Amino acid sequence: MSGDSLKRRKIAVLGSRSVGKSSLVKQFIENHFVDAYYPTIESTFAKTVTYKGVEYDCHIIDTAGQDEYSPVNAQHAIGIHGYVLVYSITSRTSFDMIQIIYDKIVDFCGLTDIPCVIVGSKSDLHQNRQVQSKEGQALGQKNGAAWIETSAKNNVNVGKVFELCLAEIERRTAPNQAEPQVSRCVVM
Ligand SMILES: Nc1nc2c(ncn2[C@@H]2O[C@H](COP(=O)(O)OP(=O)(O)OP(=O)(O)O)[C@@H](O)[C@H]2O)c(=O)[nH]1
Repeated sequence: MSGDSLKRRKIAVLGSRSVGKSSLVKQFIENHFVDAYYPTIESTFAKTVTYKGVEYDCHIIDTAGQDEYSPVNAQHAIGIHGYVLVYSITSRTSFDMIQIIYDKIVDFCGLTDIPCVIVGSKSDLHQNRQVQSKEGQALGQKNGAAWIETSAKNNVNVGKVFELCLAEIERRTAPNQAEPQVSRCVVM
C-alpha cells in the first residue's frame, strides 16, 4: 500500500511524570523495555498499524509528564485524533491527574467528548497497587473512554492500547466521513 493511501492518525500520550508513558510507547514501537528512568522532553514515533484489515500510519507523541501546575500544553490539543491518558496503578496522585488532563483537553477543544483510552500502567507491580481496577474502569465509563491495564515491562496489553485508541477514533467517524475530526482549536 502506498504511503498516500494510508490513513494518518495522530495520537498523544499524556499523564503524570514517571507513570511509564515512554516505556509503553517504546515497548509498542521498538519491542523493548528499559528499567532506567530518563525524563522525556517530547518525542514523536511513527508506526504502521493494521486494525480490522485497514492500515493506519500512526504518529505517536510521547509528551513530557504533566503535573498540577502544567496539566496540558495547548499543542497537545491541536491536530490530535486520539488520546492515551496514562496513570500508574501504584500512584493515586497520577490517577487523580487523569480527570484534570481530560477536562483540560475537552476545554481547550470546546468538545464534550474526545477519543480516548485511559491506561493503568505497571500492572506487574500489583503488590504496590493504590488504584483498583474497578476505579479505572469506572473512570473510563464516566468519560465515555476505553480503559485497560498494561505492563510495559512484561509486554501485557501494550498493542491493545493503540488498537483501542484507533477504535475510539473510528467510532466517532461517521460512515460517510473520509477522515475523523481533529481538534482545530486555536489558543490565543
Ligand atoms: N515495573 C514496571 N516499571 C515500569 C513500567 N513502565 C515503566 N516503568 C518504570 O517506570 C519508570 C518511568 O518510566 P517512563 O516510561 O520513563 O515514564 P514517563 O511517564 O515517560 O516519564 P516522564 O518522561 O517523566 O513523563 C522507569 O524506571 C520505568 O522502567 C512497567 O510496566 N512496570
